[in-house]
Amino acid sequence: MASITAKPFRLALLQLGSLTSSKSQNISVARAAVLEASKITPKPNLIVLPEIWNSPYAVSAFREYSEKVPKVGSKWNEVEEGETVRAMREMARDNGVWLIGGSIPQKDEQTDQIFNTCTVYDPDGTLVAIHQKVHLFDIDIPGRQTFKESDTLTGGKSLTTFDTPFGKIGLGICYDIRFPEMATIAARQGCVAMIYPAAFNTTTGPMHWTLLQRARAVDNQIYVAMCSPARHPEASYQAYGHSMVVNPLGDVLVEASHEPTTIYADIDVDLLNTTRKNLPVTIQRRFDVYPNIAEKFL
Ligand SMILES: O=C(O)CCC(=O)C(=O)O
Repeated sequence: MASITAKPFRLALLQLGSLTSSKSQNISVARAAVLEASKITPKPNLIVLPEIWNSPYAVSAFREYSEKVPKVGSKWNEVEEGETVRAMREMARDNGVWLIGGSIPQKDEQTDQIFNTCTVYDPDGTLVAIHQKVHLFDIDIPGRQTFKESDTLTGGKSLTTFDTPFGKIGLGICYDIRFPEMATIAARQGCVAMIYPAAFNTTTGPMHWTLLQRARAVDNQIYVAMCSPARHPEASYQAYGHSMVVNPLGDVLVEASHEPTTIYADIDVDLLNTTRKNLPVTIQRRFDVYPNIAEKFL
C-alpha cells in the first residue's frame, strides 16, 4: 500500500461553543459555523462537526435527543428523518461542501436501540456514510472521570470509510481512537486520513489526546484529526477542546485552545507519500510473523 492516490484538500474542524440543552439552538449554532467556515478562502472541501453536538453529552439525555437516521444513499426530501439530519443535509448542500456531521444520538426504530452516530453528506446533501461508535466510553477513574455510555447506548458493529473526489476517508468517534486496529485497517484500505468527532474530558484529554493522534498518524502514515466541542463552564461534562490535525510524520499541524473556534488544515498527499517512501514501514510489515492479530489474543 505504499503510495496513495488522492488530491490536496482543505479541512475545517468546527469547535462549536454555546451548545445548550436546546436542540434547535444547537442546530442554529452549527449552521452559522458551517456558513462562516465555508466563506474562508481557499474554501474548505471537508467540514467536520464535534461529537454529540445537538444534545447534552449525558447518558440520561441520549434517548430524548435521539433521531431517526435514514439509509446511506438517501437523498434530499426522499425519506422521513430527524431534524438534525435534515439540517446537516442543508448545511452541506447550501454551502457546497462535504460535511462530517460530528455525531448525534440515533434511534433505531426497529430495535429501539440508541447509537452514537456520525453521518456524512456530500455537497448535494446526499447521506454518503454512517458510522456508529464501535467502542463505548465506559470508564471509571475514581474521583476524576466516570462515564458509562453503555447504560444507554449500543456499540456499532462495523468500520466505516467513504470516498470523496479528494481521497478516501476513515471514520471513528472519540474513544474509538484508543483502538489502533481501526486506523490501521482504514490506512490499509487506502484512507488518506482518519477523522474522529470527539469529546474527551479534562482528565484524559491532557493525558492522551495529542499522544493518541500522533501515534495513529505515525503508525499508519496518515493524517489524523479530532474535532471537539469547546469547553462549556455550565455543562455537566467538560469537553477538553483542543481540536487538532496531525500529519503523517506525527507533527501537530494545528491545535485549538478550549474556546469556540474553527481550525483549518491543508492536507498534502505528497507529504504522505514522501513519508511512506522515506520510512517504508507500510511495505515492511511481517504478516508471516503476525498473521492474524485477532486470533492470537482472543
Ligand atoms: O478516551 C477517552 O479518554 C475519552 C473518550 C470519550 O470521551 C468518549 O468516547 O466520548
